Amino acid sequence: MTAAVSIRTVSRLFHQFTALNEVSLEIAAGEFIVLLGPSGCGKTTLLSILGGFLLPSSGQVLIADKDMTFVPPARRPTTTMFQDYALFPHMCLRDNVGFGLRMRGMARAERYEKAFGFLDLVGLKASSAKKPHELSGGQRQRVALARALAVDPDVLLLDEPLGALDLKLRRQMQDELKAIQKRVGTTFVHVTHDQEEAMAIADRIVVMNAGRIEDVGAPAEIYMRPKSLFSAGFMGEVNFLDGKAIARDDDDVLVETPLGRLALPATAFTAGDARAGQKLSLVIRPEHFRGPAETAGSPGSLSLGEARITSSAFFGTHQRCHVAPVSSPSLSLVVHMPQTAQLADGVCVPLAVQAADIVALPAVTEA
Ligand SMILES: Nc1ncnc2c1ncn2[C@@H]1O[C@H](COP(=O)(O)OP(=O)(O)OP(=O)(O)O)[C@@H](O)[C@H]1O
Repeated sequence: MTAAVSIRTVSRLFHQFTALNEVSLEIAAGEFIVLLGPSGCGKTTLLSILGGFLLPSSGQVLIADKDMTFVPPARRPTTTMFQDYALFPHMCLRDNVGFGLRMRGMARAERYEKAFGFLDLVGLKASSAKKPHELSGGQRQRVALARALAVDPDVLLLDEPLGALDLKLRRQMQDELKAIQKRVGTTFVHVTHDQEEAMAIADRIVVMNAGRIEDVGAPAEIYMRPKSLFSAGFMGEVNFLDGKAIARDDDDVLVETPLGRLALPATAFTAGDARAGQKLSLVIRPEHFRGPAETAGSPGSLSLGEARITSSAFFGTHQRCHVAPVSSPSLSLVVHMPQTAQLADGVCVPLAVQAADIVALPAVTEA
């Protein structure tokens, strides 16, 4: 399969500061890629390099197999959609959407037809004679999307396009954006710092931190099988349990933890094999703890002993509890329990987890 975009060991320095540090990524044609990470991690810098607005300090960018590293924005098969999507206030929607086509010398009839087609795609064909100020924020955002797609880019670059919308509209636009991307089949590279947004729209999420790529994968893969501690902690709530690999046989690695010895399958080690003596952090999601009713004798279930509930809160689908394991009371774990369980503060419950749900990563000191 041809890569739509190939980013090869791209770095970008601002004076002495390294904003991007040897980033490499292959993006397939038609993929919806989300660059996700905290403020300042380098997402916008990478997007700007793809769009040609910034040059890399080193490395190479290929788009559709052509070297684009030093090609200016206007001569790239990319369009960038910014958060302040700057529609022309004096133009109707048809002319806003057709603007890029007019710049390319397309004849009026063909231009109008294309503009109507893209307005139709975003559900605004009936409003084509309106001006931007007559629209809601979400509608203006859809016009900006139609305008960006009308020039038929190979790759659409989106920099926090939903950032200005309120939460409800934002969630609705995420669904629409994903549906439109699937219909047009254009490669999308979308920047956000919102984990839920990334989960909702991405084919693959690229988790970035301090100028580096920490993890790449489908949303479920990033959540269930993170390949770095940063990625595990950035996507949703998580418990980290200290561990040390002490022995291994053909199937399992035996790990010493404050809650006892656990035999973990090789698949738990998403960042690579563990050697004996290695310090580890075990990643356990709150919803992966099994409550009293589910644990008894189920295959692959690892007992973590008893834990005392120190606080609990009702969350609709579950109760979110803080618990202190009896064998290691200074530890505090976050555990989701069924609402039906009797969970008064001070009550002790047996804790267990499926071996297949644990991820074991090198502890920070070893990274
Ligand atoms: N023109 C510049 N000059 C100096 N430093 C810059 C410049 N542009 C970006 N930086 C720095 O590079 C780092 C990455 O910036 P970037 O805008 O790519 O982050 P980001 O992940 O997009 O953050 P945000 O989510 O806040 O937009 C930041 O520390 C930023 O201060």
